Amino acid sequence: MIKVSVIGAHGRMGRTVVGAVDSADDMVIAQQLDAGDSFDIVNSQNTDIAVDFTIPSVTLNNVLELVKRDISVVVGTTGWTEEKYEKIRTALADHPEVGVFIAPNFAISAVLADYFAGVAARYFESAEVIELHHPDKVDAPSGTAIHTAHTIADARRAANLRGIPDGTQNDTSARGEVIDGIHVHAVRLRGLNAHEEVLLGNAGEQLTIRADSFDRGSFMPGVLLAIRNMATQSHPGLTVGLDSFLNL
Ligand SMILES: NC(=O)c1ccc[n+]([C@@H]2O[C@H](COP(=O)([O-])OP(=O)(O)OC[C@H]3O[C@@H](n4cnc5c(N)ncnc54)[C@H](O)[C@@H]3O)[C@@H](O)[C@H]2O)c1
Ligand SMILES: O=C(O)C1=N[C@H](C(=O)O)CCC1
Repeated sequence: MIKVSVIGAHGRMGRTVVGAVDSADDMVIAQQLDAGDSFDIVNSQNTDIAVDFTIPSVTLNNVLELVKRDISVVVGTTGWTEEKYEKIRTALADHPEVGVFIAPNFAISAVLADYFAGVAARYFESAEVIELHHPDKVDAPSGTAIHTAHTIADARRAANLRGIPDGTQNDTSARGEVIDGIHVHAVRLRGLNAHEEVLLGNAGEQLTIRADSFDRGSFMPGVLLAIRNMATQSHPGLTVGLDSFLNL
């Protein structure tokens, strides 16, 4: 049995992960932590894998606490930057057996949308990303949309595409945040869960790639896949993105 401790266990995703682990035949819940709880109850004897679904401002510190305790971590919390990844890589250098896996999105639809966007982006003059989420989400734009913007930008660079056409001359705040040269727009609307659209345009044609997660159960197959991979195979160091485990 894989012993799983959940950090952020009282949150929307944390509760869903506890339920999914409880229902899995090969896993058992070890410890459940939320804000204010001490990490001292988590150790490498009682925990094989820790799962972190907390908030962007605390997740780096949580991961560093777990790495210090020689515990591999699966992270779904957003808010990651290259600087934060580097801090994890530095910490992992002293713990060569430990792995940290971070995914901006565990839903297969979102992972594939990101992948297809990377395939398509090289063929289109214009590309923009719209992410749409429930209004209780604390960060904007979504971690997924940031990841997709980088995916599109990488594909455009590889194809030697020039800048995206845009004649806007007045205040550009209505054009969204520009991430790696790609405009990203965030919508917050009661009734939504997690959704993303990638719009790709050429003269006279448009391709829309859309992923919809209607409920948090959509993330659970990906979370369980990541836990199993991290527990049963050797994945030392930092791995980012569920595509790493999907043979795309
Ligand atoms: N990767 C994915 O597929 C995916 C899917 C959904 C949500 N998310 C991300 O997961 C994160 C959590 O989302 P949510 O909707 O569950 O949020 P939430 O606000 O419902 O839950 C966050 C939980 O973390 C707890 N917390 C805060 N500080 C803590 C600390 N220092 N230690 C332990 N627990 C702490 C809070 O008390 C709360 O219970 C967000 O960053 C969100 O964007 C990722
Ligand atoms: O509900 C959220 O919050 C989500 N956050 C992730 C993101 O920011 O990309 C994944 C989708 C759901």
